[in-house]
Parts: sequence; C-alpha cells; structure tokens
Amino acid sequence: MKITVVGAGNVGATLAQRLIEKNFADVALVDVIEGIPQGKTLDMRQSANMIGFTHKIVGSNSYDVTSGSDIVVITAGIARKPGMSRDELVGINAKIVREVIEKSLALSPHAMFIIVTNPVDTMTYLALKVSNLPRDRVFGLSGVLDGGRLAAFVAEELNVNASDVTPCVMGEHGGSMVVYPRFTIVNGKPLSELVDDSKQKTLAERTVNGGAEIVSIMKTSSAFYAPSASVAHMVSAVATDSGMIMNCAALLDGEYGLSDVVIGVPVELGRGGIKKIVELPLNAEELAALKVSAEAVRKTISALPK
Ligand SMILES: NC(=O)C1=CN([C@@H]2O[C@H](COP(=O)(O)OP(=O)(O)OC[C@H]3O[C@@H](n4cnc5c(N)ncnc54)[C@H](O)[C@@H]3O)[C@@H](O)[C@H]2O)C=CC1
Ligand SMILES: O=C([O-])CC(=O)C(=O)O
Repeated sequence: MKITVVGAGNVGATLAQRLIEKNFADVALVDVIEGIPQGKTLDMRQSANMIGFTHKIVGSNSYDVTSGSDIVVITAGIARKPGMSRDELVGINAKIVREVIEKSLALSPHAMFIIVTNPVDTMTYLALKVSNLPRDRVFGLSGVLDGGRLAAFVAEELNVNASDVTPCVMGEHGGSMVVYPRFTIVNGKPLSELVDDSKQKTLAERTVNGGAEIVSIMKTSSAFYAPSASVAHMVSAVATDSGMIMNCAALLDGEYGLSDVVIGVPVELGRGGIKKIVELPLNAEELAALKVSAEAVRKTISALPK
C-alpha cells in the first residue's frame, strides 16, 4: 500500500511519522516549500534503525513521488491564527485544495482522498466536485478528532480512561458541531445517564471550542498531535478493512433528511473508503441541531470561489 500526504507542516509531517512508524505502507510527503519534505523524510528514515520500520518514506516538491498512491491525505493549506474562525480560510485554502486534487489525481487515479485542510466540510465538498469521484472515496477529518477531544474531557471528569469512551460528535467541524450525550457511551452507559444536563453542556462547549482553545494557547499554530492521530486511525481502518464506525465529514444523499452537503456523520470505513453511512435514531431535537449544522456548512460552501 502507498499513502501520500500533501502538506509537510505540523499535521502532515506528524501524520507521515505516525504512518511510517505503523509500517504498513510506503509514504510520500509533498510540500511546496523547497527542502522541507526532503529534509523531514530524510530525518525520519534515520529513525528506522531504532523504530524498526521497513517501508519506504520519501519527500519531494514534485508529485512524481506520489504516483500510484492508494490513499492521498490533504493537509496542505493555511492554519488559522488566534481569533480567526476556520471559515475565514475558505478562499485561500480552496485554491490550494483544488490544485492538490488535480495534481495528485492525475498520478493516482484509483486513490481515495482524506481531506484535513480547513474549513474541512467545505474543502471535502470542493474535493468531491473537483475530482468527480464517488463519495465513498472522498471524506474528511472531523468527528474522530472532535470525539477524541470529548473523550479526553469525559475521562478527566469521570476519572476513567479516554479509551473507555466511545464518543459521538457530528455535524460541522466548526461552531455548530453537535455533541450527542445519548450516543456517547462510557463503559457501556450513555453519558446522558452519567452526568447532569449542566455538566453535559460544559463538556459539549469545551469540545466545540477544542480547536480554538489550542490555537489560543499556542498562538502560532493549531492542533496537530490529536489531528494526526485521528487521520492515522482513519487510514488504519481503511488499510485493514476493519469496518470500524468513525464519524467523518461525508457527502449526504438523503441520510438524516439532508442532501448535497458534507457534514460529520458516522460511517463504516474499510478498503474502498466509506462502506456505509450510519443513520442513528436521533430524536427531533437532536436532528434539528444536525440540520442547523448542515445549514452552517451550506453557507460556507456558498462562499467558495467560483
Ligand atoms: N480537519 C481537521 O480536523 C483539522 C484541520 N486542520 C487544518 O489542516 C491544515 C494544515 O494545518 P497545519 O499542518 O497545522 O499547518 P502548517 O502551516 O503547519 O502546514 C501546512 C503546510 O501546507 C503547505 N502548503 C501550502 N500550500 C501548499 C500547496 N499548494 N501544495 C502543497 N503544500 C502546500 C505549507 O507549505 C505548509 O508546510 C490547516 O488548514 C488546518 O486548519 C488542522 C487540524 C485539524
Ligand atoms: O482549530 C483549528 O483551526 C484546527 C482544527 O480544525 C482543530 O484542531 O480542530
């Protein structure tokens, strides 16, 4: 298997490291900055002796090294600064994502694409339009990361391990994302039965603002350890054909009563990408919140440069 990561910045380079250390695929890392993907991958190759991986990792400013990839992950683009919303990146990142899709698809016509670049729901929608690929082959990082954050906060609150939490966060990877306490399971019990409404609200708010919290602390960068771990988790599900259900930014076609919009929903992931979109039995209030979130994404989609 071969995986390309486009964008050798914080998320892309950390992801490349995580993937090569898993040792199930060759990795190609591409960036526009001269020397950066070459230098970072040379550095990673010099860790093979200690880590023990045997697959190949190469870096380049040219797409030639990406040829024949099975998966292309797009992390290329601009990250927000403190005080900015992800939506403010739409114009500049749309140009980058369009270019990356065109160049990488030409050399890897059978690849699936995992979009990370923000605003991710809108960038995934753009990637689907530019590539003309079916929705099972183009999806984005959202709920795995947002769920990872919720799991961390729940673990702190209830004094359990984060891995004891099966989180459920859906909708936009942005201010209208929706945390579902009834579908967030902690050691077999719904979160809604473990903490009161006010605590559920606090946990949800911290999750929705999880990315901004990190930007406001770090100032010069947004999060990349949990984001790269989330993508590595999604890639592993595809590579091993695990059929694991993960919340990803996916194009809806009637599910949840929504169409022609990308939002985070539970999907079954395996070889070939999205095998199935899972429809949870949301109640009226839960469904209404998801629809509000879809409307927020539609607004950003309408701001895409023509
Ligand atoms: N969907 C999600 O949950 C998350 C999304 N993100 C988004 O991922 C993106 C990357 O974040 P970071 O890695 O932290 O940023 P970064 O600034 O560290 O790295 C971005 C890299 O993209 C490269 N790049 C720019 N234009 C390019 C092009 N045309 N072709 C190839 N490479 C190009 C830059 O040279 C830079 O090295 C941002 O848009 C960020 O908002 C980050 C974390 C989570
Ligand atoms: O906050 C950001 O801009 C980066 C991101 O999407 C996240 O960490 O959730």
